[in-house]
Amino acid sequence: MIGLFADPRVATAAAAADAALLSVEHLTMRFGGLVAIDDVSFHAARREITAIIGPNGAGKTTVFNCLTGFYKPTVGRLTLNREGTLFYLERMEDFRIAQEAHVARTFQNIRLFPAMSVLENLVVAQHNALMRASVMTFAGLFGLKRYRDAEKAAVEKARYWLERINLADRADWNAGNLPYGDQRRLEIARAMCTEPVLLCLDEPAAGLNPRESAELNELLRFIRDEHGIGVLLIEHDMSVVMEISDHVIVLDYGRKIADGSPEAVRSDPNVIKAYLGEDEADELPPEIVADLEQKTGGEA
Ligand SMILES: Nc1ncnc2c1ncn2[C@@H]1O[C@H](COP(=O)(O)OP(=O)(O)OP(=O)(O)O)[C@@H](O)[C@H]1O
Repeated sequence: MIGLFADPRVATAAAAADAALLSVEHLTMRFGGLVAIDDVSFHAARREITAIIGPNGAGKTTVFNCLTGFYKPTVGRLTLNREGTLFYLERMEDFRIAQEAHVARTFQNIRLFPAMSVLENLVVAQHNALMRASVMTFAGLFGLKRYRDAEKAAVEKARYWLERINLADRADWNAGNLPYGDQRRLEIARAMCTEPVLLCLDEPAAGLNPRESAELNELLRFIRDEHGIGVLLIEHDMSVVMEISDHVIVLDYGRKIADGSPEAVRSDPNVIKAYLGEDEADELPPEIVADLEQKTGGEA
């Protein structure tokens, strides 16, 4: 044992795992003969935005599906540390991951209730808290104070998030009538109404124009800095990733090929090759080729 912890790398890795909000260890997901995720490990911290990037089919959404209980991993441990209580997500049903571990998620396609008002979308997200306060509708039916207080708190929280996403003046609009970028931010606000400790966002910047993209970045920084939670972000838009991520994990063909700061990952030869392919790497500008050769000892 003494020998094990005498190695500073082991001690550092152990400390990182202890401090992590989320620890993914040896995650593997097979679909028949296809290995979608192959022995992937990483950590995500509180007060950080961790981006998961990689070419199409790299396995990013499959990681989210394992974390949120849509898939049961073939192998692996997924530990969420919520204020000192450990939740082993790979053993939990999807609804328990949301309600007990407080992991929230948005999807690649928008999943709002389009015919409900913007405000209603945010109140409905607090359904579980309201059901508890209503003692499964009894207190609600008789208009008891306990239920009225919970209802008021739910509307106040909804209004707080409407202010944050600049939609306070559209609270009564049908959500489906909002511009696309507003719908994206409303989805994130709806997820925040469930008070997550980990917020998983699947391509939130897809289809946004530059102004909407800037508004999204501002919202995600606000969530990280003011609410202190961890954000896990799948994103293809590299300008968003480089601008707001604290930590980037790169997958390729289901394997982790890089893990570090945005600056380190951007200049990693393996990452450049994964995105451009072997052939195209030969056509890179000479200064990048020289940089790659230096880093790989002339094998780029
Ligand atoms: N339910 C499933 N059944 C069979 N194969 C699946 C299933 N889900 C994902 N896969 C396969 O796993 C691999 C990884 O898919 P995944 O959607 O996780 O990639 P991704 O990195 O999110 O891709 P994209 O950027 O295109 O969304 C792909 O080969 C995909 O076809």
